[in-house]
Amino acid sequence: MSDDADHALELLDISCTFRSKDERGQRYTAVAGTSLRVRAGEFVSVVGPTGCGKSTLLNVGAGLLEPSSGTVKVFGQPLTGVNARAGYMFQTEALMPWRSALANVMLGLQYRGMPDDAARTLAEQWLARVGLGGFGDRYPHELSGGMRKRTALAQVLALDPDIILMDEPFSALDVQTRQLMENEVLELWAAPSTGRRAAPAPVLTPAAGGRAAPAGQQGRKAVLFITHDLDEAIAMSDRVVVLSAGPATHPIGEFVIDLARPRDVAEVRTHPRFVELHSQIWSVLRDEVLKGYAQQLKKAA
Ligand SMILES: Nc1ncnc2c1ncn2[C@@H]1O[C@H](COP(=O)(O)OP(=O)(O)OP(=O)(O)O)[C@@H](O)[C@H]1O
Repeated sequence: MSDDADHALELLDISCTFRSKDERGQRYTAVAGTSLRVRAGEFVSVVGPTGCGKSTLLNVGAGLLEPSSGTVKVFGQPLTGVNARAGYMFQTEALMPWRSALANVMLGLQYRGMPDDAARTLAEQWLARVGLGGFGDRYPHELSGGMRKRTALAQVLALDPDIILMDEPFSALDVQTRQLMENEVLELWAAPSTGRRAAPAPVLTPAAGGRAAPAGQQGRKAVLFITHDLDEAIAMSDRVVVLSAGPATHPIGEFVIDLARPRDVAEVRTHPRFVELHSQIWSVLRDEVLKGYAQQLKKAA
């Protein structure tokens, strides 16, 4: 296998320039000369100040936004159009309010041509796996915020993507629900890939706390996770990439998170190595956050 193909996703020398929202006729370079690689099975988080260009980079990786310059490769192949090997989980709700939880999870499978009966069976299995067995007939407005996130997670995982792109998926949740969801994501990520037709296992319960045995690197999905929250990034990831404040955002630091797995996201925060990594990363991030904040204030003035 070539070195390129060991990487699930490669953003190579990416720049993104937009028509400025603030100054008519001006261009705004959000991202400049950014390279970011995620190996197959690797969990990488990207942190950076508000408005620096995190979502822009994720959209480029998803094939939803064409960069002004640079190349995107997926398993070594140049990406053209939408990234069909990736599933995408947004910050905002993406469930269709007029469809039940089950029908929402079935939708992507049906769209890919799976017969209704098979799609229903697989969607039911995935809802059970994210702790929503028996809730399939509920509509989004009948579910709590955490349950809606679980539904969205089932929706993405049912498609069995090789790459998962997550843009602050849990930022709207309360702290406790958020930590449960983070542990569940880690547990699902660590479990061996079951393939689209196999019965998913194990069943998750929110109380389980994400302590499943690790499955090894093989079969794991590559994850690119965008967050504002440094604690969340360290607790979940194999590697954390720090972006500079905009304009012309680019990586200014990269940290390997050598904390043992499986991890409980709440417990790991008290580990001395976590505290050490937090302090190292924060020393790089702090000034950028202050710059980003000053820019926000200037825009608001
Ligand atoms: N389509 C667009 N047209 C013009 N400007 C854009 C466009 N998309 C993004 N931008 C600008 O690019 C910059 C980066 O935006 P982006 O949403 O990627 O940042 P972010 O780091 O994800 O933000 P946040 O932390 O608030 O989620 C911002 O200044 C934004 O206003």
